Amino acid sequence: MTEAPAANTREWVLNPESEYRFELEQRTSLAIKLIQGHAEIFGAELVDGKTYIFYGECKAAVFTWQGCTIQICQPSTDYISEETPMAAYANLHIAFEQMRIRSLVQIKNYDNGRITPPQQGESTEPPRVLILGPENSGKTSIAKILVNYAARAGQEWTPMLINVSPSEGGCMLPGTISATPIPAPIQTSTPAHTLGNSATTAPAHMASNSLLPLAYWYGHTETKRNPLLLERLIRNLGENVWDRVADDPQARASGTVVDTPSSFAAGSGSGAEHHRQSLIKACVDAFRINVILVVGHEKLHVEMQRTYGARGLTIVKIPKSGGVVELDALFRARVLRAQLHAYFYGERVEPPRGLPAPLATAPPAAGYLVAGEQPTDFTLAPASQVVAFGDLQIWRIGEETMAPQSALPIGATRVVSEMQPLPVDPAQAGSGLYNAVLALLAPPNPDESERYDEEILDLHVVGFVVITSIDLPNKKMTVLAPTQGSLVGRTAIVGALEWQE
Ligand SMILES: Nc1ncnc2c1ncn2[C@@H]1O[C@H](COP(=O)(O)OP(=O)(O)OP(=O)(O)O)[C@@H](O)[C@H]1O
Repeated sequence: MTEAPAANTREWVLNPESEYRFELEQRTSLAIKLIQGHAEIFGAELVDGKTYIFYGECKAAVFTWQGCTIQICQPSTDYISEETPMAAYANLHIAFEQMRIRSLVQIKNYDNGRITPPQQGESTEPPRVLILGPENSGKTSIAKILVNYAARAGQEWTPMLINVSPSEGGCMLPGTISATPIPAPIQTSTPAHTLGNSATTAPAHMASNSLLPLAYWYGHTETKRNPLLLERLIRNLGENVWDRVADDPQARASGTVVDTPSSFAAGSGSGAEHHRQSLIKACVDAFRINVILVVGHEKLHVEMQRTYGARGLTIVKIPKSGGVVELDALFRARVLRAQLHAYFYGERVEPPRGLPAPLATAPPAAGYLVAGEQPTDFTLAPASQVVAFGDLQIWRIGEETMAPQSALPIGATRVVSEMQPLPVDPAQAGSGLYNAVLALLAPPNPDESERYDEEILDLHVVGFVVITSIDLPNKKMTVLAPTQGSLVGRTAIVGALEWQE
């Protein structure tokens, strides 16, 4: 028996190599069902006959190589485009796929003691790709397409998707930079989870497509706030990524794709140009980049050719998609709030009118999917805990201590390096902790003799909390966490991110 189409549905027939683009307004959602043919969203295939829900001001495109028919329910703005740069992106994927296969053969031969020297001029390195481009050039979408194509190539690749754009936060929260192996294509549903969900994101630990990122807390959304710290964290991430894949030939040959912030394409303000170049160099060194993709930016392409082309890196200029939407500051602020809200409270997806609301548990044959998963009601009840000031060790990186100037020795001036971890005392007025988002860190080395001053900078993120109230007379504070776990003895870093429900 075929399902009767819901009210407000419409069918679109897409020609080969065309795409259906949509932009959702606030508080609207869209349902898309593939009726005939094959189609994909940023490289992730749609399953025939399943209805996918999009929400949270999502902007995306359903692309088809051979042509298809889709049924949609309640769009905000939508149109079909016959002109897309997908052929160029697919050609890149094919070249990267050849690099992966050559690399895997070489690694396996090497591990088996059969060392075959590569043919002259033939590289046996896997693709380690850095994507650069100005604001709203489609960098993140291209990164997603490239890892999704690799993940669905049927070769068991797990490409490492690295996000060094702290305003987006990858599959974690903004303020972090992260590296995530991608075992299956990343689904698109909302800008709050553009690069998927991490298993540390509370609502997602129920989802089978949760990702396992390695993340560091930068604590700001703008690269210019503390470029030296960002550079240090990029180098940390690079070392750890290498450690993770070193003994795994399949993972090593899968390669990496690095998504960067738009500030890497053009610096503004004094010193910005120097920091921009240092940060690009940090990425090239840390992630052993061998291919730089420059999206639609002639000057940057020439600059990269001169700087890195001369060192043997492959520099490719790639076209920007006409579908990329100009996202303004207000939109980005709404997405940030949605990301934080979803982390602590989960989210309840309202499907378009005419489709049933999601159930508390996944129904056996739900007619539609949210981010590729059976929809469940992902609302959460986060835990508010009252902890004594001393229970949680809170640090801030590279900013003035809260100690009053009078507490310093006579004649001393306060000099704090950008990377110096400083303890934050919640009892100090103006500690900046009220409504602050804190990253909880992995435990420091239990062996005291192995400890060092800046160890805090090298500890990765395991979760996030928000301080929702501070009780100075009783030296206690209320901390909102997604789970009930005890916070006593934990180490956390505060940055510049604040959140209030
Ligand atoms: N072909 C397309 N059709 C419709 N929307 C698209 C298309 N390509 C990208 N978008 C949307 O355009 C917006 C901007 O794209 P994206 O985030 O990839 O750009 P970016 O260069 O990474 O942005 P940033 O300025 O944050 O660095 C996103 O909402 C994305 O989903």
